[in-house]
Formats: sequence, structure tokens, C-alpha cells
Amino acid sequence: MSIVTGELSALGWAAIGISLTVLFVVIREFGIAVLETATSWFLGAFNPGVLPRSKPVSGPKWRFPNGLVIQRFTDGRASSAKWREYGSVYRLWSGPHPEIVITTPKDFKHFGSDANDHGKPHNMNFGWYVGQVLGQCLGFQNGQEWVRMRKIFDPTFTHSAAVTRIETVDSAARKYVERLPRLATSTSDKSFTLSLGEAFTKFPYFLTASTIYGPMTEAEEDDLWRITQIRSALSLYLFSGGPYRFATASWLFDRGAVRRLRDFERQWEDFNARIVQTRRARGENPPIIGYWEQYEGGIMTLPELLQTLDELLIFNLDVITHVITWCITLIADHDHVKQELIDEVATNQHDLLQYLTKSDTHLHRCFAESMRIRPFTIFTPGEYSNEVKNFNGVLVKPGTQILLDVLAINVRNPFWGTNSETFNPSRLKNIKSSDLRYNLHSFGIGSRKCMGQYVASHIVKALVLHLFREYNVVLADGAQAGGSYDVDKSGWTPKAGGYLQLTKR
Ligand code: HEM
Repeated sequence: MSIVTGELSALGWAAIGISLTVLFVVIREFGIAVLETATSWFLGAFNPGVLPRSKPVSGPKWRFPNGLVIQRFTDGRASSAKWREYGSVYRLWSGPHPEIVITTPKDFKHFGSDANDHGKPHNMNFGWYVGQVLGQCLGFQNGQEWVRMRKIFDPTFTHSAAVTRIETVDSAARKYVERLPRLATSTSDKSFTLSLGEAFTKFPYFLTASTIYGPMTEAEEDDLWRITQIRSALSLYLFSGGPYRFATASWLFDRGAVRRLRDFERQWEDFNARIVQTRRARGENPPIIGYWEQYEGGIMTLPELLQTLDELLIFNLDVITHVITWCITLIADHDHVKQELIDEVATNQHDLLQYLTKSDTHLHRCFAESMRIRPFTIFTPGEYSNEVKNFNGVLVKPGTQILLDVLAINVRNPFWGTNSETFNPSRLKNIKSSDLRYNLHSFGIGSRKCMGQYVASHIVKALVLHLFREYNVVLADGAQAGGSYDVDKSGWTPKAGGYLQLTKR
């Protein structure tokens, strides 16, 4: 069968028709709960994901139509608390695939012992539609394919490459902050109000884009933003699963979703080809030129290139915006933390560039502490080991996806003491980095660690530095008691929502 021509044999159509009729009758007669229980029983009957001699592993019931993907992504915080009842190691489902969750530093350390050899399951267990969007990007590759691609993209994002660009990042942040009043949602005497989501999304995006494309014109930025909106609208199909897990079912149930995907692919290719053409015409050599040459030289395919550019820019937009909005919100809401930052910036104003690159500063601790208590996903995207992993008698089969409950490690972990939910950057002052390795998860572990960590941390820190240096920043509507802040769930990460009030210093 071809998804393009829609050819399907009569037998194929009959099989699909019968399956759908049976599904419809079962759901109508007995309700969705019966289907969920039957599927859970069927999938769990052979204790999948673990060896036959393993201690049995339990977990929440499979949910229609997708296992527990929605619960772990969009409702991760509540799910992490609820699923503690299944013990320190339990099983989730991504469609028909078992995924094992670990929650203790001891199991994290054991899992991490071969982290340089970890792999990613096919399409990260999300099925066909995700595979079409990101299946060939760097972060989804394994083995020699991954080594080949990481070698191509890595040089742009190393620590030394990021340090070389620090002046550009600093001056972009300074200019952006100076021009913030134009984004005001309301203005009074000496202060103005900003929407967190609206004010801090485009800045990290265009700065990351210029790392790849070189300086961009306003028209190029507008064009990139327009295509990004088309791609972001596809997120709906990435995580909702169901028919989108299968090529035929997507085509049968929602041809529009497939058409929109193909339309995005065309526009994304055209945009990148245009950028290459203009840079070449001007004799410029930003990283995109090197990537494009690898494609033209047959070292990398066009889908590998375009999907990795999507991963670096579009897919990561929600991640970096998440980190920025929480870092700003938490500093703004803690007066003593804010004052310490302002004092530290004043002490370092003779060499702000050097200050931005350091990791033994209060600024850096604010960044790390905000990621500790507000991680961008409560459950890691996951990876697998090629060895049997023994988590206290639960023997996980090689190749089974293993997830980390980040809140269990970063917050509920006894290592962080009784006030572990409080935002207190100074707590990181006297902890050795070797002690943090399995008690804090932020950029991942081993060879699959975040490739953009240095670029991202400079962008976040430069923006925070100039924002708090230039303005007195407070939460416009005030935090509720117990730190329950507005959460913006419009993207795939739970970003801080609400408004800030800024008064020029
Ligand atoms: C502060 C913001 C960011 C955070 C907290 C973050 C975090 C992470 C984490 C935890 C992983 C591992 C995911 C896994 O376990 O599968 C990862 C992978 C990755 N990140 Fe980031 N990331 C950030 C920003 C970025 C940016 C801006 C880029 C691109 C410029 C980027 C590029 C990547 C890539 C390519 C990978 C896959 C690496 C591989 O598999 O070899 N990240 N990131």
C-alpha cells in the first residue's frame, strides 16, 4: 500500500472495516473502560519489558487510545505524584510499547553506568506521524548514523563555539531588553506590563536561528516565524497518537493532517534552500552552508538535514522558552534572590562577557535551580540500554525504553532535604558536581546529553542578566500561596504563564 496513491487491496479494506466495526460495537456496548481494561490485561499478560525471571512490575492501566503518553506529557506533575503508589520502579505504555520508569538516584546511577552506549527506540515509540516529522533527526538516530550526524552538527554547539559567540548573544539580549516597552500589554506612570509567553518566545528562537543561519533580515525572521506556526500546529498529531501512529490510519482518518505535514515539508525545504542561496551569493559561510554541503556531497540525506534543523529550532523552541519563563518568574518572585543577582551583576559589570560564561555564579545557580524544580518534562523522553538492567530485582530487557521521573530525582529525593520544593539557588553553592550527577537531571546523561546546552545556557543567562539589571521585575498578578503559578499549556512543555510588571531602574 502506498500512502501517496492510497492503493489498498480489497482484503486490506475488509480487514480494516471489520476491525473498526468490532471496536465500535465493543465501545458502544461496554464503554471505553472495558476496552482499556482488556488491552491492559492483554498487554500486561506476559510481563513485557522485563525478563521472565524478573520480579513482576506493575503500573497504571493502559488508556485509550495511546497508553499513557498524554498523562506523562501534558499532566506529568500530577501523574508523577499519583503513580508513586506503584513503587520505585513501574511500567507505563506508549501505544503498545512498555516503558519502565525509575525514580531513585541509585537506579539512575545503575542505568547511567553505560550511558555512552544508550540508544533511542524507533520513532521514540510514538509511531508513524512523529517518525515523518522527526524520525530522521539527530536525536532519534542510533549507532554509526548518530555518530556521523553528531560529527556534522556538534562543532557549532561546543563550549568553545558558544564562548566565541558570547558577545553577539550579550549585545542581542541588551538590545532586546531595551526594546521591551514596545511589547507592553498595558502601561502606567513609570512601569509597564508584559505577557511572559508573548515577550520571551521570539528572542531565544531567532538567536538560536542566527547561530545556524548567520545574521537574519527581518523578512527572513518573519518567514521563519510563519513556517514555525505551521509546524507547531502539527504538534497536535505528534502526541495525540491513535490513528496518527499508523500511515494507513492517518491517511484514512485524517488526510488533512498528512496534507498539512507535506505542505510544511515543502515550505521548510524552500526556506532553507533560499537561506543557502542568499548566503552563498554574498560569499558568507554560516554553519548552514557546511550542513548543506554535507547533503550535496551525499554524507547526509535531505530529510536528515531538514528534520535536524527542525529539532534544533522548532522542536526545541518550547524547551528553551520553558526554561526562560520559569527562571524569570522564580527570580522575580523571590526578593532576596533577586537582590543577590542585582548586586552580583553590579560587581561584575566591568566584564559581563566573562561573567556570562562562568558556572560558579549566583546567575548560573538561578538558572540551574529553576531547571531543578521546573524541568521541561516531568518524565525524560527516555532511552534504552543494550544490557539487562537490574533495578532491585526488576530485570529490564535490553532495548526497552527507560524513563526517569525527574521530579523524583530533582525534588522528592532526600538529597535535597525538607525544603526541596523551594527555589533557593544558594543551596547549589557548596555541592560538588560529582554529587549532582545522579541527584539532578537537566541536560541528560552520557553521549546523548543535550547538544545545545552551552548555546542555550548563554541565551537564557544573558536575557535574565539584562532584564533584571534594567528593570525592577515583579509578577503582575502575584504568586499564589504555596508557589502555585500560572502555567501556560499551549505548547508541549508547561511554561510559566501570566504577566510581569517592569519598572525602569
Ligand atoms: C535550556 C534549554 C534546553 C534543555 C533543558 C535541554 C535539554 C535536553 C535534554 C534533557 C536532552 C536529552 C534528551 C533525551 O534524554 O532524549 C537534550 C537533547 C538534545 N538537545 Fe537539548 N535542551 C535545551 C536546549 C537545546 C537547544 C537550544 C538545542 C539546539 C540548538 C538543543 C539540542 C539538542 C539535541 C540535538 C539533542 C539530542 C542529542 C543527541 O541525541 O545526540 N537543546 N536536550
